[in-house]
Amino acid sequence: MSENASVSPTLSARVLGLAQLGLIVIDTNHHIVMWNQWMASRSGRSAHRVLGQDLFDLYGELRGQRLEQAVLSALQSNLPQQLSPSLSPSPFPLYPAGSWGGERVEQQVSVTPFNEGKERYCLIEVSDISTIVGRERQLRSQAEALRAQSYVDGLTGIANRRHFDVALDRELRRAIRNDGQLSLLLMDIDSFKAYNDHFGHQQGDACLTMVAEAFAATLQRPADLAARYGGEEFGAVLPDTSCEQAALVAESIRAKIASLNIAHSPAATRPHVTMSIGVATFDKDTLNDAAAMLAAADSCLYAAKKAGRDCVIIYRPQDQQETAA
Ligand SMILES: Nc1nc2c(ncn2[C@@H]2O[C@H](COP(=O)(O)OP(=O)(O)OP(=O)(O)O)[C@@H](O)[C@H]2O)c(=O)[nH]1
Repeated sequence: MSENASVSPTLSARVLGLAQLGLIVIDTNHHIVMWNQWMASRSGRSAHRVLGQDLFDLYGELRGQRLEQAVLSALQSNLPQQLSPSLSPSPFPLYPAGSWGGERVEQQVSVTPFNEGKERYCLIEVSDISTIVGRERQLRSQAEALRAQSYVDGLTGIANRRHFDVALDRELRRAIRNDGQLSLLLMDIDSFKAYNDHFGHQQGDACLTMVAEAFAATLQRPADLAARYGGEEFGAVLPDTSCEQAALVAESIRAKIASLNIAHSPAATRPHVTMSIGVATFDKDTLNDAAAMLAAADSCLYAAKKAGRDCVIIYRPQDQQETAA
């Protein structure tokens, strides 16, 4: 093409008709002088109906909004303006081509002033960013789902160790702040190695799931947390629960698991699956951090194993440890 060659008006019109974004041109009085096919098919207003009309009369809802401010500022300063989709989402009532109503298409709008001869105009470009916004929303909700999943134990469906640690930390800080009560249970299925050896790992997994479900169902209060602490170990965080109350909860869990009557290996202490439980209660002077509470509950769990299993041992800082069941 030669240097002076220019695009024919028919070709320009064809290109405007094919453009995959909205193109509006207004003059300094805000009268619409151009309105392309993309705008017509998404607004339901053809060019011949809108040409010559004041854009802000046509769409009264734009008055006083960021788009009107951007147009005024562009015409005054002769500088282009970009509207942030988060600050002015979907300013025009535009809908996917061929569908009248429903959700507006998400829009990215830019405003560019220009001069043609002695006249000044403003080009408003509207892009449909619905796909990008939709993908962002989907990614955000997937991230939220992943976050939720990462608090759940994959095998048993109850809270996992991470959730347990977060809950214990949060409830400890609450107990310290309010001078409140908080108890912790650590429990372990008795002779579980023998169970696995006798019935196989797969049935071992099924047994763990049954025990987890029964244990979680025993906790009554919404703030109580039942978690899988590790392999065949479980933990419970019991806010607003005294040592005596926690001992009762622990005993009801122990009895519940025994009552499931899950057949155990002949090598185990009992003919059915049982659980040993250690209990520790927050004390602002002696047991006032997670590590100390966990160590106390764990030492009680160890003592319960030594005492013959299928029992509950409570940590009492003053009187040493005592068997509750
Ligand atoms: N099936 C299955 N077994 C597991 C899982 N996690 C840990 N275990 C098994 O649990 C058993 C725990 O054994 P030990 O720590 O020796 O304790 P125990 O046999 O329960 O004996 P006591 O605790 O003294 O009563 C091991 O054989 C582990 O392989 C799991 O996710 N699935």
